[in-house]
Amino acid sequence: MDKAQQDALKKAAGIEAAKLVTDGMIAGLGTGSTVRFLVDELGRRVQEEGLRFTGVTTSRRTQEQAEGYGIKIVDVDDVDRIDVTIDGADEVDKNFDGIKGGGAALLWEKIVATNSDKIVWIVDESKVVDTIGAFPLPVEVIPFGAGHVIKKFEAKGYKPVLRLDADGKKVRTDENNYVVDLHLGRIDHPRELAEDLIDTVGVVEHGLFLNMVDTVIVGDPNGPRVMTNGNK
Ligand SMILES: O=C(CO)[C@H](O)[C@H](O)COP(=O)(O)O
Repeated sequence: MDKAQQDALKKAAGIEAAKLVTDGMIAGLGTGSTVRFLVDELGRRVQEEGLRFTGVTTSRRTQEQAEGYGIKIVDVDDVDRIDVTIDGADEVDKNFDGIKGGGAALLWEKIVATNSDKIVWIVDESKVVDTIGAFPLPVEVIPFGAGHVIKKFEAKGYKPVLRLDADGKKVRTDENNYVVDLHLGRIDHPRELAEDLIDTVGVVEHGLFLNMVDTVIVGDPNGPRVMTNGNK
């Protein structure tokens, strides 16, 4: 699949998911190229159809885009509960275990997700996999002592790589932390791995989102298809 085809599938999934946002809702807005299409569509509805909803964003990038359309954005602590959060994902398997954080927003994404009544992911079909882990697993790490955390990951065979931007500078998250990507190839025991990562001092959060998502909208050449998680 070339990039144009993949973008078309992402866009179709984003437009489909935008239908879930209705007047008066509090909606969590994720981060990434698929979510950009979602926010474009929500912005269009705000401007052309008078849709009124309140957004809680998972990154400053999404906040800027949404506010550019006149969408009202509030802080996550200004709401009791989020009705629905729509976000992208890097991989998802048939057990609804997934990897997120390709866009370095995993911490805010997980905070917003865990305070949402419903979680929806929008992906193109290439993200639906048998076993997660081919996509390098993002881990958000505090800068102080990050070198030691990386050495511990190396000793465990996790193949960590500190994420750099196109200019070779260390990527910083919205919380000013680093991202370390673990090149695991496949993750057969995601729950054990999640526990091990979160128990490592210096790790703030990891990109394993295990059985958290309720619905996945998959951009498919035959039209968006919905995967519903019956085990939550
Ligand atoms: O987790 C994320 C950001 O931290 C993104 O949702 C994920 O990386 C998917 O991004 P894209 O829609 O650009 O493929």
